Amino acid sequence: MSDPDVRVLTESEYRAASDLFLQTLLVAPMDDERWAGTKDRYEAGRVLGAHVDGELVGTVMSMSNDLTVPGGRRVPAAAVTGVGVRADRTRRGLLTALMREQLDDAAARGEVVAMLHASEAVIYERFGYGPATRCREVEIDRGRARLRETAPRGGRVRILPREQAGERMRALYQACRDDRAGLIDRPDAWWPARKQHRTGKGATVAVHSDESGADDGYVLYEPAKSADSLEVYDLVAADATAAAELWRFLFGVDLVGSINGHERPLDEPIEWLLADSRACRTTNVGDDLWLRLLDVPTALRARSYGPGDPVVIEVRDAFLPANAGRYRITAQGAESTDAAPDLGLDVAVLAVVYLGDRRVTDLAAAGLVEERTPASAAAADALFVTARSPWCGTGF
Ligand SMILES: CC(=O)SCCNC(=O)CCNC(=O)[C@H](O)C(C)(C)COP(=O)(O)OP(=O)(O)OC[C@H]1O[C@@H](n2cnc3c(N)ncnc32)[C@H](O)[C@@H]1OP(=O)(O)O
Repeated sequence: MSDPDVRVLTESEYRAASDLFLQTLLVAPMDDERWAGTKDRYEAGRVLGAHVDGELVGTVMSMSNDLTVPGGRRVPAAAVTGVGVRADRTRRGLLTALMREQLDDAAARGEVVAMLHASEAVIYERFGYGPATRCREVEIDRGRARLRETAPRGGRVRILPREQAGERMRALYQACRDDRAGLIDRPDAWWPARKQHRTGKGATVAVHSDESGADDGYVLYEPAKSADSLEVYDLVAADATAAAELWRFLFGVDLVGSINGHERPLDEPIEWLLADSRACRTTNVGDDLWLRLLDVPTALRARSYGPGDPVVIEVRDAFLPANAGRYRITAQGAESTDAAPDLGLDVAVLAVVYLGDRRVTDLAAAGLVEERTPASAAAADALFVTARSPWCGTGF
């Protein structure tokens, strides 16, 4: 095979890149209507193609976004998607060439992290990505779903006319945007591209308003095609009362046997709202957002830390060696240092603890963090772990 020619694609090539990506996922190309709702996500300069003998055989793209980190700050982020190499050209280094180009470009744009949702867990660690948030799928048996007396109560829920739903969801998502680490922006082009959010297609949107009448949460759901279940694709709430009332509303929808919640945060207390906690079953827990820290010092400085003894971490980065370094982490923040490290880890492992999803001690127990000073992994836990589970819940 001759050397791949990796270059930025022009607008006239975006649809071919989309067709190629879908082909690699074993999915049919988009029809014109779906493409019309999707094409605005493509940003000039951010769609790459790998050509061999003049043929497009590999592609990746990214979109400008940002990520909420612990403490509530946002950092600029490259949202990576559309990754695919044609099946007759895989395992020849094409993705590696595309990733190198893409990560260098994102770093040059000043993006502090790159992020993606992975089709397989084995692809991205070599490029410095680690799974940084998780989410769960839940199935609630509606016949048994009675809320406890203690479940928060207040305000009311109303179903929106379809033509109002899109705008209301956008405003409410925006208002809840920094609620927890792991949340990202949903730009204008995101909404029509997302199948479930095309509200003309059978989805229902219900909004909760508080006692003063101000809207503070919504749920988007649709009936499953072949069963008596409701599929909940999006539930966003500004506080615990709005969330509890939206679930209460769902449990009250007639003719429904079960309610399936998709991509929900791990710490959402559905079981604790219910008199019969086993009416809610977790059917899957999976990785959600994968992160690649492109600018480790800026990323470490951007987040807040819990109270705890300081630690010095040494970060290795084989794919972007300039990103390696030693950092002293304290309850007050992070700074570069020459001091001897207490802990050593790869940049992909740092991504796993960066938003607070996993404990450093667990990763040390698995051999992924070297503890050079006794008890330093536990000290790092106190600094890195966050009160709420980080969660993204936004596909892209
Ligand atoms: C964010 C998203 O868009 S997720 C969607 C990702 N796309 C898909 O899953 C579509 C189907 N798969 C594909 O298109 C391709 O297999 C890709 C894009 C995952 C990988 O492309 P390739 O060009 O084969 O990757 P490349 O040759 O650069 O691989 C680099 C290394 O990763 C390994 N690798 C890459 N993909 C995989 C995989 N799916 N499983 C196991 N190992 C893999 C290769 O073996 C290679 O290892 P080596 O360096 O030890 O030899």
